[in-house]
Amino acid sequence: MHRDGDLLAAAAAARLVTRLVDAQAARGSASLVLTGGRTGIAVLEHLRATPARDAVDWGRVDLYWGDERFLPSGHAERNETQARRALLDHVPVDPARVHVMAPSDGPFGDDPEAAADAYADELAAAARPEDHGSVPTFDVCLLGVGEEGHVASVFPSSPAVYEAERSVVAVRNCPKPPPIRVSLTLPAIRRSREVWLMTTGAAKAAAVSMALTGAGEVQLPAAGATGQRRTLWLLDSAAAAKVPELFTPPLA
Ligand SMILES: O=C1O[C@H](COP(=O)(O)O)[C@@H](O)[C@H](O)[C@H]1O
Repeated sequence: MHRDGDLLAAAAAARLVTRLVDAQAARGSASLVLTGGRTGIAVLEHLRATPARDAVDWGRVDLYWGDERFLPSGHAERNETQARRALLDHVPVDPARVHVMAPSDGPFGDDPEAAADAYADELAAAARPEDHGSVPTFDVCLLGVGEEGHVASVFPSSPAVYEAERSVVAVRNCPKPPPIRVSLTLPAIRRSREVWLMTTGAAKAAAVSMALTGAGEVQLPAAGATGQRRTLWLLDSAAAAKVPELFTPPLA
């Protein structure tokens, strides 16, 4: 737990440098799933600002998105646009390793189902035999958490939260604008070695507490976002306010 959102973002950025460097040392490359939202983008801004970012070989990082708002390319509300402005335009990424979800004016036109299927194919093409399936094992999956407990664009009691087969789905009638999105599913998120759930502010406190104390993933998708090796909650004190003491170490 961190005193405020800015400290949380700085700490998460520092952790991420270490994690990516370690993954590259162990496997030659690292894979990272990016999130949209205030905290997720703040982490990327901190990453841009820290000199330690140069310890990462950005040309050997595979970048994916947990979800995307289905809007035209370059739209200010696209998670991709925000991530590029915050970080990706400032570090030497390999464009072939930046796996964006298609925009609404892209190769699939205004068809989010086709965009989702294409992203699932892209994930399947990146998976290796040791991944045992059609999704690569991501080193770190970053996720924001919505007030009602959504992660990526998997919303409570929505069709996406029941998806057990597909790795990527189109999301329609999304309760948070914009209404059409493309999202990884919970089974795809759970292919990550580490899932980091990051959120700030009192409005998130109830969702965080419920996710940590036994809520089901249909009612609270954040509860179903777990990593194979580690599930890390990065919170500020306001978002952690309702979490039982048992779960909260002293302030960092
Ligand atoms: O719309 C979205 O919202 C969530 C959470 O955003 P926040 O601003 O409340 O942190 C985010 O995780 C997701 O990627 C994004 O598309």
